[in-house]
Amino acid sequence: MAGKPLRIGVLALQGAFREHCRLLDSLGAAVREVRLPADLAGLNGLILPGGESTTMARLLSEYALWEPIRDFHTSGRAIWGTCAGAILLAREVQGAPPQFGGRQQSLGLLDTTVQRNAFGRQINSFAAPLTVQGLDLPFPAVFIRAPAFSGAGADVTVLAEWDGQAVMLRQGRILATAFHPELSGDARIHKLFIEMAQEAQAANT
Ligand SMILES: NC(=O)CC[C@H](N)C(=O)O
Repeated sequence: MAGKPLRIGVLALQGAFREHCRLLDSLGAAVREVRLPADLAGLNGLILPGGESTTMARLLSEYALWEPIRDFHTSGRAIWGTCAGAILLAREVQGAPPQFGGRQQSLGLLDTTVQRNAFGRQINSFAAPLTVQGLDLPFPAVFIRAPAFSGAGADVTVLAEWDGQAVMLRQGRILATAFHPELSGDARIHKLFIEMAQEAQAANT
């Protein structure tokens, strides 16, 4: 293993970034809150947290972060989007608010279509024992106005489904969860992401 410590960034413009930071810290990773393009330097992985994807998209424009995050991916480093963060990663976003003319800007790095608020209005939030490929026991998944993925491309693996809809995807060094693993007190998916970031670190040194 490389001698350098693993360093993970968490986009800290809006949403549930502190919970991710705390969990990563408890796992021994060096953590940095990312607000500006310069904050991406030297990171092995980046988490885009849950929150409100339309607000985060506006702030990504304001802080000129769209291209630097795309470059971060192109350079082989790991990215994980949770909920709103996963919406930001997708190639196509459905269900954008009418004031956006039904269109919402995204990074377009994950070859899938994401449907915002896919689990209905009346059930805004629920927890479910989710069967996740690669985990031996179900994961306690917290869904908050969660999206779902459809039409995953050939390079995309569906790692979990709920109610017939894909809710966890992996495409190379991109991970996407429609739910919030940072809120369940179960660190297994954070450990998986740390492994992805370690692979990126090993490949880049
Ligand atoms: N918990 C969440 O991140 C919700 C995402 C929200 N529905 C959105 O579209 O941005």
